[in-house]
Amino acid sequence: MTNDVISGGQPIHAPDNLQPLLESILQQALTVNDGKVADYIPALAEVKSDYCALTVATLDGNVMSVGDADKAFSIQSISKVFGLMLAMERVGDSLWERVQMEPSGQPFNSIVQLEWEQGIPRNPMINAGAILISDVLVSHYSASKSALLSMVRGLCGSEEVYVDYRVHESEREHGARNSALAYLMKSFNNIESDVEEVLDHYFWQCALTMSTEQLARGMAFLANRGKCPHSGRQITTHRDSQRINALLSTSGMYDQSGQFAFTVGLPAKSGVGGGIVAIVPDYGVICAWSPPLNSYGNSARGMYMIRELANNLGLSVY
Ligand SMILES: NC(=O)CC[C@H](N)C(=O)O
Repeated sequence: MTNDVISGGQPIHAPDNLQPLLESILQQALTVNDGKVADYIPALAEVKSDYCALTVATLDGNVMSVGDADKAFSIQSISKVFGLMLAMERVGDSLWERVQMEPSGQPFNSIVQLEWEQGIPRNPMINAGAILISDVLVSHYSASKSALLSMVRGLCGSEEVYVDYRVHESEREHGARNSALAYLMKSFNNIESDVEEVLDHYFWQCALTMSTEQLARGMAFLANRGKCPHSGRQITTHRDSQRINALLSTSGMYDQSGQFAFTVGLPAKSGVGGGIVAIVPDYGVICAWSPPLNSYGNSARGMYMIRELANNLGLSVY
């Protein structure tokens, strides 16, 4: 028996019961041992390297998971998607005068390109771009953190989304490079608010903690033309959800985005906490988590699990 759904014009042949497939992919992923847990802050370095989770949330409301899918972890750069969403809603197309929509081909925290390009970040998915988005939020909301948190809680349909204050503090203590990016943009007049306030918002959003199940539910609107499937609320326009997915396809996996498009073919976003969220338009969301990272800062087992599942189900959007 299969559920045939249409994604990107292609039928997806998804089995009614994905559970055995998810289980076998998780077991195979546990044998992948390359990768190193992020150690730029102690709070992340201490996370057990053998955590591993895989969740698929489909638009009909089914959530299937294996492994540590209810354990909250530091979502880090995955928060860039939520920040971007809120900023796009708030300022509309004028946003694109301050940040580009091009892949960077550089590591996520690179500084050189920003200098060459006069303080205009390549895209909102690298650190410079997300710091710029944080500036937009700080400048347009009297309480940017609460605005973001209540949006994320609404998207997940759960109040149980929190911030790890230890991670937030450590990000600030070890944030020299992000501070350099922010001050460089300020020197080009591309940051409006107080730089320290902007950085505080950025570090805070990186410290949000969520489980793979919460993330999969929270991003489902991107697979559903901007409409949250469980609340029925139109979160963003269909056009903006397509635009966010386009940015995720070209930039969500940093300088490994090309390889990810080639081997998986889904819009996706990763974070140095080891999470990866992949959007399957008109079908649902896949979320994987395992802390050890490859040299690009993407979860090694997460990449493996999403690639296996997408290839098995024929989910590429291309
Ligand atoms: N790739 C990431 O997840 C980066 C987030 C991390 N907090 C940083 O700013 O360096």
